Amino acid sequence: MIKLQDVCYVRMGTRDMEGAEFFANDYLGLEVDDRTKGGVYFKSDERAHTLCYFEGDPADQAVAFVVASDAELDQAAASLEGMKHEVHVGTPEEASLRKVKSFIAFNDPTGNRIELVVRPEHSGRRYHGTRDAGITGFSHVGLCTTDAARDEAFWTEVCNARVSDRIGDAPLLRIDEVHHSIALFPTNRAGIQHINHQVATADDVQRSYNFLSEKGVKMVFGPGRHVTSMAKFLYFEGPDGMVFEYSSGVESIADELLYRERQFPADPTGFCGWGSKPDIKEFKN
Ligand SMILES: CC(C)c1ccc(C(=O)O)c(O)c1O
Ligand SMILES: [Fe+2]
Repeated sequence: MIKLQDVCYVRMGTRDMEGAEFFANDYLGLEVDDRTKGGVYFKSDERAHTLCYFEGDPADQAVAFVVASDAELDQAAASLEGMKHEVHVGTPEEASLRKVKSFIAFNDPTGNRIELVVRPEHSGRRYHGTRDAGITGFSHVGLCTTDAARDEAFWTEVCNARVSDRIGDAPLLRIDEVHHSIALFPTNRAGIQHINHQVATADDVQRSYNFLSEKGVKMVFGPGRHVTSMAKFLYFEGPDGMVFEYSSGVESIADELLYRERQFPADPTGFCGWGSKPDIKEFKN
């Protein structure tokens, strides 16, 4: 079993680095921490970085999860190869670009690029965005799935994820106490479907709705309240059509033994308790 400890960063290609940096810094509210030739690194919490935009194809996207040690990384590589996943072992130069000690990369059954990393860098320094969006940290990703049952089995049987809830066939998966770190969303493509940052309060959600709306950022869902994690949320579109989510107040699942996964309907009532309707292809049925 591959033991995922945490979700730690997203990497995304873009043909418009300047536009992506402007959006991430001025609108989303992240902090530029570092630049390399062709890459900009953003902080959202005390980690060295949680998002990297690099010069490249916007379809080139990866999400990374932490595993405990090189020994676990080797075991993960062996078990993935045994299941016929092609595994790339990161070179030292690639690891340094990711600010990790070591990593492997592979595609999940849908074709989402997943990186497993050992010892991602922390900065020892608080995150401090230029705009006060109230961000407390990068928290989860929505991943596309072309077969929700197959991919749920991958994340829960090959890896250590557990189902917290399902909306229709789409599972919200946890790897620690946080209600979910991965939301699988049924569609016909591979890729990251949305990127979530937690914000401190519901006021931050509403403030960002007003701020981003005034700037002409396309709102795609909310403000609303998830009936699953109970978080107040807002989804909006960023560079290259990527959907970003702020949410506040996501539930923790402290007692693994007592918790039972729940089924929610795949209609607007399963997504939002306030009656907001999604304008996101994958959220409509
Ligand atoms: C609609 C999406 C996939 C979704 C659903 C529920 C939650 C939650 O309970 O917090 C999310 O964060 C989502 O992104
Ligand atoms: Fe989400």
